[in-house]
Amino acid sequence: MSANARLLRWALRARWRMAELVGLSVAITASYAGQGLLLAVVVDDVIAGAGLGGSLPALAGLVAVQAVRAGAQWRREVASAGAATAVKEAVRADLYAQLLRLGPADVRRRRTGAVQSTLVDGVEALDAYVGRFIPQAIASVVGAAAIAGFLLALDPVVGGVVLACALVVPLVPQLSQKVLAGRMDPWMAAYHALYAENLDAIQGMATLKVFGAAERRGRELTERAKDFCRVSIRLCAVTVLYVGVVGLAVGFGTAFAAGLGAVRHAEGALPALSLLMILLLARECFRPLRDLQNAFHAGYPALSAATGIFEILDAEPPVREPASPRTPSGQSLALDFTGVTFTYPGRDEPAVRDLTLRIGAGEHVAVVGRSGAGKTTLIGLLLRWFDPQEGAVHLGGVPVTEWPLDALRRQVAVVSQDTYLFHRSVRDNLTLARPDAGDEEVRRALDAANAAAFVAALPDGLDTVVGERGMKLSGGERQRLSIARALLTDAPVLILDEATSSVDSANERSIARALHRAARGRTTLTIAHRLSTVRGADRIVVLDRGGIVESGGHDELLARSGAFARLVAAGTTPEEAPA
Ligand SMILES: Nc1ncnc2c1ncn2[C@@H]1O[C@H](COP(=O)(O)OP(=O)(O)OP(=O)(O)O)[C@@H](O)[C@H]1O
Repeated sequence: MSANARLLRWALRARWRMAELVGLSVAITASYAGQGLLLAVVVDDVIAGAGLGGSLPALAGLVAVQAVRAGAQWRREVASAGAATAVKEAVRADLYAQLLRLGPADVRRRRTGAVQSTLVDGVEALDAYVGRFIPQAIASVVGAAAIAGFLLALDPVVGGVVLACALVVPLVPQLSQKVLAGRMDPWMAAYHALYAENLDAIQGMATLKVFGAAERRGRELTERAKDFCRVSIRLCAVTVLYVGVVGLAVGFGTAFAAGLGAVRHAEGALPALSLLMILLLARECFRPLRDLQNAFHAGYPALSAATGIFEILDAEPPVREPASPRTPSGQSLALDFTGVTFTYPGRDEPAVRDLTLRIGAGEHVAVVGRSGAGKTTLIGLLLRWFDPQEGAVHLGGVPVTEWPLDALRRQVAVVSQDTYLFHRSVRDNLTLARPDAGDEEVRRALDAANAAAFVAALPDGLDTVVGERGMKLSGGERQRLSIARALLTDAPVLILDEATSSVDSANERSIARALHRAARGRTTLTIAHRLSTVRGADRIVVLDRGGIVESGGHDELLARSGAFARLVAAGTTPEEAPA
């Protein structure tokens, strides 16, 4: 389906508002035609010597037409904003729902700035297309056809000329759309790139400053901006050409109709009133087409912006809801990876290969291994951010592909190394997964995560807003809040992905104790670099290049002098080595 057709379908979501808008646009066009006709009558009366007195009804009609048009124009602005807002809201809701379906694995593939500019500016670009172009296109075709038909009835020769010229104008958007497409897409791509690069630079400003790269990056951004300017000027050149062609058709059509009408009048083939009507109406016949040209220009960026929107909406989610969902009957949830192999898109080597691992219900297993061994990928497979190419993951004896996605993810509390806190209060961040949790429960979770004291010292306690991504807190404080958030959920499965990486060793010990308590009775998977954090686990599994190379108890593995012992020996700080 073409972009125009899809945009039209979106517009139909606000069909009543669009119908009102089309009606108002037609009324405005009709008011101009009515004005032309009434003026012709008044001028004809004056020329015929009837004086203004004889034209009073026509003059009154002229005043009424002005009043009706003013009212319709005011109402059209309101209706246009209403229709465009309704459509934009619906498209944004679709985009947001689709981004949720695509999940973090897909969204990370895209540049945040590009997604953001699609969600904000891309959707905003629909405004002029929906609110102006679509209703104007309908009103222009109806208005121009009606006036041309009237002129044809007055005089077939003049009417034929006006009709021929009028037909050129709607054809021009079709042709120019083809020409513009080649320039608009690079313009949109350059715009997204500029947006994403600027966002990247702002987010990474501290890093750029620290490494003395801020000025260099600034120069690169200036170059990007210049590229964008060049693409914009190329686009503008085509646009101006288009405006010129339309202007030529309109000017030529009006002048030719007037000239031909005068000749026909001189020949006695056309009465004076008809000539006056032709003179005034030929212009009015082109007015809606000129309005269409302006509306097309204002709305055209939507076609390109829609490409970015369609690209997200049409993307195939990496995982789908099961056709016949199933959940286990019991409460205890064992976690099984069976012969699992997973390769990230675009990668040759599997991140996880032929991995079989069972974590019994309530068991605590720690996975260790070098960086890039595939530890974090196990979490993505459990949460179904992506599915393995081979093998299966079961939770509670049911393949995760058969769990309803929401229910599956509700079973799992994750404390991860890249904790995300929202620009909201401490309380809102904590109760994200348990909106019904009372203050007492929140305080218990904070206590258990060793976070109660620092939260109490914040300016507004639990109501303190933590800043974007929790930037008003230290790394350790953010992590302790994320632990408290996980503790607050009653999820039977706990994932601790480097849960204590940002806390100092004094806090680490008390948090490790809290986590140990939290893990009790829950099926727990700890992903650890700091080997000191795995001592509380029932079992340790060593991963290398996506496969398990060793598994056993802490002391047993040390005594074996294998992969785990080598990792321990490579430990960088004394406290990381086991006592
Ligand atoms: N989104 C991704 N796209 C492509 N490859 C990825 C992606 N995420 C991870 N990888 C690759 O998959 C492999 C396993 O990554 P994973 O994050 O699971 O390792 P890890 O053991 O958790 O590492 P670390 O301890 O450093 O976090 C690595 O080679 C990594 O480069």
